[in-house]
Amino acid sequence: MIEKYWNDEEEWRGYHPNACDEENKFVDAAEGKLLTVFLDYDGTLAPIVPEPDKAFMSDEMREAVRQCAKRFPTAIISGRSRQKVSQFVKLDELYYAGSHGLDIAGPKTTTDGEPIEKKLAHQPAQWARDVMDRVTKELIEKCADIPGTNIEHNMFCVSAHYRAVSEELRPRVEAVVDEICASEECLIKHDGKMVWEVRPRVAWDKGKALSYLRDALLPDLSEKGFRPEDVFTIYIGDDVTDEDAFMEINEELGDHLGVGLLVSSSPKVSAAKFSLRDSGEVLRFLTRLRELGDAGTIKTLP
Ligand SMILES: O=P(O)(O)OC[C@H]1O[C@H](O[C@H]2O[C@H](CO)[C@@H](O)[C@H](O)[C@H]2O)[C@H](O)[C@@H](O)[C@@H]1O
Repeated sequence: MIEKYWNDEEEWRGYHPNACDEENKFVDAAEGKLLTVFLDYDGTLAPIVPEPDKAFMSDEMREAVRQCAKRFPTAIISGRSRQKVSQFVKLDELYYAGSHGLDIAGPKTTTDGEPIEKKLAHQPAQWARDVMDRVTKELIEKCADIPGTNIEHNMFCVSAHYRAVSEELRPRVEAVVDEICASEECLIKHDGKMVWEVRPRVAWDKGKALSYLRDALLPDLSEKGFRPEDVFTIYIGDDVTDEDAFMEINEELGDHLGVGLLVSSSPKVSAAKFSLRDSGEVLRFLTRLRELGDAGTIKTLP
C-alpha cells in the first residue's frame, strides 16, 4: 500500500497539479497531439448524490462532452451497466464501457448522427451474466432486513450501496457481500464510494478497458494520419476503481503519451498526474479542451 506522501494540500497539489489552475503544465504534456478522452461517470460527469438513480448529468456537461467527441475520440468507462450509463449520458456518438470495463461497445452513430454499421463489442466475462443475476437475487434477499441497503444490478457487477444504511448496520452489508464472495471462487469483492461491489474474478478492470479501446481506435486514427506517438490519452475519474486506469496510463503509455486526472476536493493517494476539484471543474476543463483544440494547440479529428 502506498503511504500518504504530503504534509498539506498545497504540497499534494505540487504532486498533482490542478489542470485548470496550472493549465500550462497540461498543455506542455499534450501539445501538438490528438487527444483520446476517457471519462468516468459518477463523481466526474455527475456529482455524487444520495440516490444512485438520480445521478443526472447537467445539459451543460452533456454539451461539453458532445463538443469534446466532435474533436477527439471520447469514451465513458463506468461501474454502472453500459445500458444505464448510456441512458444518463444520452450521446450515441460515444464509446461506452460499462460494468467497470467488462462490457464495451462502440458508438451507435458518428458525431454527425449517421448510423454506424460496423460495431465494436467486447465482453471479457460473458460467462458471468447468469452468475450476476443470481448474486443480485441473493443480495436482495439477504439484505432485505437491513434498512437503507440498495442493490444495483450492473450487468457484470452488482453494487450493494450502504450510503443510506445506519453506521451500526453497515458491517452487516459487508458481511453479506463477504459471504457471497467466499461461497464462489469466481467472485471478488471491490469497494467504492459507500458501496461494496461483487464482480467476476477476471484480470480485467477500467485500465484494461482503456487499453482495449485505445488499441481499437488506433487503426482508424492511423488512416487519418495520426501515428500512435501522435495520440495523447487522458482519463478523468474520482474513485478507487479509476486508479486502475491511471496506473495503466502510467505503466503502458508514460507521461509523454497520456495522463490521468483525479477528481477530488481533498488530497488523496493517487496514481493520477493531475487533479480537478469537482465535476464543475471537469466541465471547465472539457470546455478548455474544446478551445485548445479549436486554437490548434492540441490536434483535433479532421
Ligand atoms: O465508475 P462510476 O461511473 O464512477 O460508477 C461507480 C459507481 O457509481 C454509482 O455509485 C456512486 O454514485 C452514486 C450516485 O452519486 C452514489 O449514490 C453512490 O453512493 C456512489 O457509490 C453507481 O450507483 C454504482 O453502481 C457504480 O459502481
